Amino acid sequence: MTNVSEGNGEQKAPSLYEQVGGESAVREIVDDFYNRVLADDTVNQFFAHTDMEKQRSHQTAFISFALGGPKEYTGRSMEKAHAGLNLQPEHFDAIAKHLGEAMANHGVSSDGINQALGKVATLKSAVLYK
Ligand code: HEM
Repeated sequence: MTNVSEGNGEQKAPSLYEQVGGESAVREIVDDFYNRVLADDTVNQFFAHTDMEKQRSHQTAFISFALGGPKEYTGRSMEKAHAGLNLQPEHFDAIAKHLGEAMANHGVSSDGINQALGKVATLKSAVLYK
């Protein structure tokens, strides 16, 4: 198993994705996150040559992974997707901050935000310094 979503073998408490309000809520969080990332000079230069469609797919993959949503990402590995960017911890932290703020802005609880940021942190070593 190499995909980034978790198995869902048994019935359990609603996922963060469901708690947040499902697809339409996630779309709004993605839009908000996207605007924050592109307005931030710490990180927006990385996306300067990325087309809009890829940027959206990046933001959506990021949020879906963080929330444990149903969309499985089937693209390049995290290492390959970020190869040549030489991302540093400050870039990662900026992206995580925007995610937290976009979620807070859409009424996600601080527990929910911590859960999402914890999940994102598990990919840190896969994306940094590549
Ligand atoms: C948990 C952390 C992250 C996840 C899950 C993630 C996810 C992804 C995915 C799925 C892609 C491929 C998108 C595609 O090819 O359509 C990608 C590419 C990319 N990511 Fe991330 N990313 C993370 C962190 C970051 C950070 C911290 C930055 C920089 C600030 C960043 C910048 C980029 C850039 C510039 C691309 C290349 C887009 C292109 O091909 O032009 N990512 N990321």
